[in-house]
Amino acid sequence: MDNATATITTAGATIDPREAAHFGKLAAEWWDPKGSSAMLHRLNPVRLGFIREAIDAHFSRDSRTLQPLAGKRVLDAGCGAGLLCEPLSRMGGAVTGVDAAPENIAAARAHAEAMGLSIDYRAGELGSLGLRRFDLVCSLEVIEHVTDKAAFLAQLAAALADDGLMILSCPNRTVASRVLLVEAAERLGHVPRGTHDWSQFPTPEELQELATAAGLVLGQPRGIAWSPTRGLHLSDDLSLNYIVTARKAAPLS
Ligand SMILES: C[S@@+](CC[C@H](N)C(=O)[O-])C[C@H]1O[C@@H](n2cnc3c(N)ncnc32)[C@H](O)[C@@H]1O
Ligand SMILES: [Mg+2]
Repeated sequence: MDNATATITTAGATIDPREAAHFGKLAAEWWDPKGSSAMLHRLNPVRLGFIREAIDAHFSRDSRTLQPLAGKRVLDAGCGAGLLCEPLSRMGGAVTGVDAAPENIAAARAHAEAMGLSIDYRAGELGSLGLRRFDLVCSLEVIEHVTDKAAFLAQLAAALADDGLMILSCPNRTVASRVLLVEAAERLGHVPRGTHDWSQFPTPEELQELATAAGLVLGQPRGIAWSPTRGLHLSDDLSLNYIVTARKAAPLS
């Protein structure tokens, strides 16, 4: 397929209307670091460290370059109100943000405008938007909220240029994640009630299988762990949350 012009269209519905409604209700507070999306605000510096390193390695960029994404088309799938889209735009990328909740897209547009950033925000099903392919595709903390993980990964893979970089993150399905990320976090109000269905968290092995089926090769996952002294940080401990790169598998010749 011609990367420059061809549009991607993939079959399959991945949006759960109840999920879209749940996240849509959080839109007004999304950019408040102390509001209902506080956890995502806290995750941002940690995951941006991982993302920046992956960008520099994949696109052979100098780590001191301010705009390593200059000239690159970037997709953030399940972007919420744009917490990741904005830094990616500041890194020089031509960013498109897609989300299931129109309220989030409205909040994202308003915030980007106030920041003087130009980001293409779209509400709806990724595979139906007629977008062109992207050099960098991110989808962080989304796959545990979609109706069909295989269809969603197929949409992400279709959106990725052949030589592109993908970055995924999600919670792991472990005893620790059930106790801390679901029960304690929702009881203590760190995450809004009803945000997470633990049974939907993919383990790294399950994500690996889904990725392979979508024609993707995963890198080495890194944990996003928490400790009272260090807060959230990148770690070898994958038990709570993990982040991983992916690229397209080489076609069989
Ligand atoms: C936990 S939030 C994460 C937001 C953002 N990726 C971040 O990490 O800051 C999950 C987001 O995924 C969106 N979402 C859920 N299912 C989706 C789908 N099938 N396609 C696109 N967005 C979806 C929700 O509306 C919500 O905004
Ligand atoms: Mg989540």
